[in-house]
Amino acid sequence: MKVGIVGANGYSGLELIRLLTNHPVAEIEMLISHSTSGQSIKTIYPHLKDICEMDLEDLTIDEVAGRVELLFFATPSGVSSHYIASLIDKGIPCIDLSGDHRLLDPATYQAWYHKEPAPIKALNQAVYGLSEFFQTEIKDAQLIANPGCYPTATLLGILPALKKGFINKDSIIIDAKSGLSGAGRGTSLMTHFAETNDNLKAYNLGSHQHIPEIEQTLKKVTQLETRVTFSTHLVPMTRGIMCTIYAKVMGSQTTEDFIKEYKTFYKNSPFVRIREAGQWPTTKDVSGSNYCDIGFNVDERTGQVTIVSVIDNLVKGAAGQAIQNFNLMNGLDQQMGLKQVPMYP
Ligand SMILES: NC(=O)C1=CN([C@@H]2O[C@H](COP(=O)(O)OP(=O)(O)OC[C@H]3O[C@@H](n4cnc5c(N)ncnc54)[C@H](OP(=O)(O)O)[C@@H]3O)[C@@H](O)[C@H]2O)C=CC1
Ligand SMILES: CC(=O)N[C@@H](CCC(=O)OP(=O)(O)O)C(=O)O
Repeated sequence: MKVGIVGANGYSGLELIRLLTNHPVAEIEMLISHSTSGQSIKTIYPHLKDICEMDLEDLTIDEVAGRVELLFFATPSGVSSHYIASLIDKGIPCIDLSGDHRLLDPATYQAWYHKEPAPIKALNQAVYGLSEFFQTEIKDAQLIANPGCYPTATLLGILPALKKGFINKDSIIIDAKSGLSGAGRGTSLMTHFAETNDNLKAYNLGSHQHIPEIEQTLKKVTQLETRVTFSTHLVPMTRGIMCTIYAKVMGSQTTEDFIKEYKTFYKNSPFVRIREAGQWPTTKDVSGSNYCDIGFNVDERTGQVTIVSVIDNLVKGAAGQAIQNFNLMNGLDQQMGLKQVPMYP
């Protein structure tokens, strides 16, 4: 099945190339770039020599519609919204890795992203691609709004406990940390080596665009209206996200109760791995893979639970989950092309 990647020279696009190269069904037909069309991808990324040497091309709707059967968008917010409605009209399903189609309410998008929202028709067609929760809708979708990296780790970590009534909905605090590839390939003072190496930075406290995405999905799955405290930090490493989630336990549930509940909840979810008591996951445990590893500790002195959820931001947080959704949309095994063993150490 022929696919194209818009934003192929960025980090998430590059991760799509890495994973799709070994996918048994998907075949990369077009690599699309805004600023580097005409160049070979191997000129930009020499590590792709003899693996993928295609030239980058411009994005032209008619050309794309004639050549590919599905298009991935790995572009910054504010780009895919200009193209996707026309592509869907031409019968080309799209998987959007950006935030443009995740928020149902256009005014909420405008308020948190400070950009023009996507057309309402496209927003109404979009299915939120948190693969473990919305498989029925994903199977029939023409447009997938692939979740943000932080929301993926956060939601997989919180949802079973909130759904089961194990935690108080008004007590949720998410302490989130990301490696620098989460900010994309572009250079900035924020991600400059001398500013980030040997340093820890909090950023966008109270204003991060993933806050409404997390609250919208908590509501969709549990019907509960929540307000979460969500704090993002930059960590001087390349890949990985750790969300350390704190909440008040509702009853007398123990660490073992959480572990048992989550193991049952995710028993048919091959990419979610639940840790035993006293074993908390690290970002290296999932690096380069599509796994989300989750560990727990209930502090009986304070009545608080700590949930630690880790993913690789570029795999389960972006390209890997996009391919998991591609598999589901096409009736394939959700693990197809995604059985990479994590890279450790
Ligand atoms: N990095 C991560 O861990 C994650 C990223 N995402 C989301 O995925 C998307 C891509 O992120 P990431 O790969 O990190 O970003 P990068 O900055 O590394 O890459 C962005 C890509 O978008 C292209 N692009 C930029 N402006 C335009 C434009 N106006 N029109 C067409 N193409 C454009 C760039 O190509 P060109 O040089 O041709 O302009 C580049 O290939 C973003 O929406 C991001 O939020 C989601 C989850 C995780
Ligand atoms: C480290 C870092 O900067 N991470 C990015 C997350 C990228 C992402 O997933 O954002 P979208 O919702 O726009 O797709 C951030 O905090 O904005």
